[in-house]
Amino acid sequence: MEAPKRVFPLDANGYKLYEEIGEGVSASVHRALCIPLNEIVAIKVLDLEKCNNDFDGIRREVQTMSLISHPNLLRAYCSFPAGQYLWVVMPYMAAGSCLHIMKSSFPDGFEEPVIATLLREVLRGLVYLHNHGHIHRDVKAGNILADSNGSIKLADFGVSACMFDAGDRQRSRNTFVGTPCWMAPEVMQQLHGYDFKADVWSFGITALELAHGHAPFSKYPPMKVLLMTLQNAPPGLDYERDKKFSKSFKDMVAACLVKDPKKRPNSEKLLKHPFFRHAKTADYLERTIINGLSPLGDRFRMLKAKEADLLLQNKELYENEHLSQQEYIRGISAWNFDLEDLKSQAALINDLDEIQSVDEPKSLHQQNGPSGVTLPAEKFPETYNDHSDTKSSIGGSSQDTADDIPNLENSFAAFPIAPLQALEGCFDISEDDAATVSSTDVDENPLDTEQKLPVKLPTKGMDQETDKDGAEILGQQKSIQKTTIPGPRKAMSGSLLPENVVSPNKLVGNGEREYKSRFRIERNHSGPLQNLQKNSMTNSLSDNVPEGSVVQRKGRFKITADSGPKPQVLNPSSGGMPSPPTPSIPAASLLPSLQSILQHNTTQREEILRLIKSLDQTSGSSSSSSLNAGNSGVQVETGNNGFSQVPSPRERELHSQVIQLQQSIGSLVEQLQRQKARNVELEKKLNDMVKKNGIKE
Ligand SMILES: Nc1ncnc2c1ncn2[C@@H]1O[C@H](COP(=O)(O)OP(=O)(O)OP(=O)(O)O)[C@@H](O)[C@H]1O
Repeated sequence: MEAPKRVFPLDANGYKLYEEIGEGVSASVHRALCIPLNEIVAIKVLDLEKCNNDFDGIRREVQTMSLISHPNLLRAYCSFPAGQYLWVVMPYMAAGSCLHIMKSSFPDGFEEPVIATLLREVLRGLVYLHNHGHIHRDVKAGNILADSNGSIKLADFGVSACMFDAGDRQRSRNTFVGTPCWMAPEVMQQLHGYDFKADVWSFGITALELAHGHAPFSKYPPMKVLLMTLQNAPPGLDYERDKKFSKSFKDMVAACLVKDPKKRPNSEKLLKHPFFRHAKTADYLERTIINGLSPLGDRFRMLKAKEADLLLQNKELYENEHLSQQEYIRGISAWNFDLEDLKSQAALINDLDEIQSVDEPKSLHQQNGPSGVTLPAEKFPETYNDHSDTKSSIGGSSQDTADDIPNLENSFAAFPIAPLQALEGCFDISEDDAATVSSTDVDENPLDTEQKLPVKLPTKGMDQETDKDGAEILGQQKSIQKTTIPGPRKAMSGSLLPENVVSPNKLVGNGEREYKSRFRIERNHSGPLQNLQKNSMTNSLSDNVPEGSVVQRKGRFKITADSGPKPQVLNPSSGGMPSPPTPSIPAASLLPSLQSILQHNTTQREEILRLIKSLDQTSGSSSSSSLNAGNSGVQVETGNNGFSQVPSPRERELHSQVIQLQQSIGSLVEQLQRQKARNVELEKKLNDMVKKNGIKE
């Protein structure tokens, strides 16, 4: 006889919240007791006020979590609104996330059989998701949860997307979403959209994360990660320390991390990879990595305290002016593509990696070399041997080392889109498709054929909502003890950069606020916000983006790429200020002025590119000089290691030129950003008018 179905209360009164066990940007997760069932559960408490009205994202997460039914996917028992919060009730995974486990007990990563076991479970979950038309889009160790008995579940469907979505919802697959270190190149490029294969890339990165204790490039700021992912050969298991790993593991990772998604195996095929023959039982995981862990709540508290300590240390570091200045310069070039800087950054990776034996750069050398690609010893479907694009796909370069960085410009030319444009997409912030949320959306989901669990989706007037049975929701304001003070709203809704880029200069005087935003930055050890490289100019970018037009979510990037081209609009006759059309003006009469605006904008763009070029040339002319904006002005490299502190007048002059150029680029980019935001508005109005007047575009 079938066991009676457990009914989880749809009311906060039915639960007793215990300690916090996890935290996201807009959610905290608590251990809790489901009172009537006397069962320990986990409750994710999403603060709807901090979700920037991203109800679509929340709906997607709750919907997916409620409908999935697979032992390797975290399913929600139910969800309901409670005041300004949405409570999502789910199974309690007592060992926490693999990231937590690594942080507390395996800082250098797991042994191979553990990795094989974890990854096989995750992959089984992914196969199910993909077969049901879903892309997870945020596969990483932080989202792999373990129970005390060693069972493994993939969690966090906050950014998942459905391949079967049509119309406006399809847009979500042209969306720049995920966590940079784990993000597939095709997701970053935003050229043709992407599909399930994006998860396979993230899966490969997760494999490296589990092997090393951190994801490749995790110490770099997001923009750098984007460039490195696009520009460099894919990371792999090619370092000296990776010798301990088997050929089949290396091959499996290489198969996932092929830049061309078409050449990547799908999840189903990947599951047949010989590597997973090494996978063991849940029991094995319990014995090797779970037994002996302290209770999840304690671990969570300890990790938080450790991270807070680290932040304080970092703060001291940042208070060292010289370093701040260096970081400031780097911060600027992190988004304006200072080629010289990229070169030195890349060189830095090599140095650091040699010292710390971190994997990324070496893999660049090795993967590009003739013997760089490891082939499976075992017989295996040929797709896995197809690593033809493990070489840099850009510019046909066979080498992808720091020394090649000066060739970036040529490489960029061979890019499907120029990098500035590519990354312009990152600034191209448009409204999320929250407006498209409708109750009918739920029915479009193929998973809907399965039994639906109690889900009450929040709406603006959710307090008046009734539950499935028609009972009125109490809208109870159960107070949640938050261990973090919410960061400034800007940090939640910034453009691509500001969320993880804070000026070191600002930091000095910005006490609590800065500390908090940095705390969030540091929290995800291997996540996108770890790097503390800061940039005040990028902050100002977000200042100029109108509230509401910005999309960002949960410590990840989510920047929506509109399907259609967007002309850049600024009004030359009003000094760049927009002159929004009034409804009385016929739409057609706006076109010439829009065209002229567009032209003006193009000129500005060219100017920016020219400045970047001249900056590059200026830097290049003093090829051996490394410019740092310290008090002494310029540091001139005298050899491989040494620096002379005495700059020549010419160098000083060059330095100040560089600074000036950087400043003007910064202000131009700012201006461009402002104008783009206005353009979006103007375009909308124009579209409305065109529609109104029945003019076909
Ligand atoms: N069911 C659960 N059992 C135990 N721990 C959990 C559970 N769900 C989440 N956690 C813990 O809480 C953390 C945050 O949860 P989750 O990833 O769902 O939040 P989020 O806001 O989406 O975070 P992020 O965006 O940073 O991934 C997880 O990394 C995990 O450590």
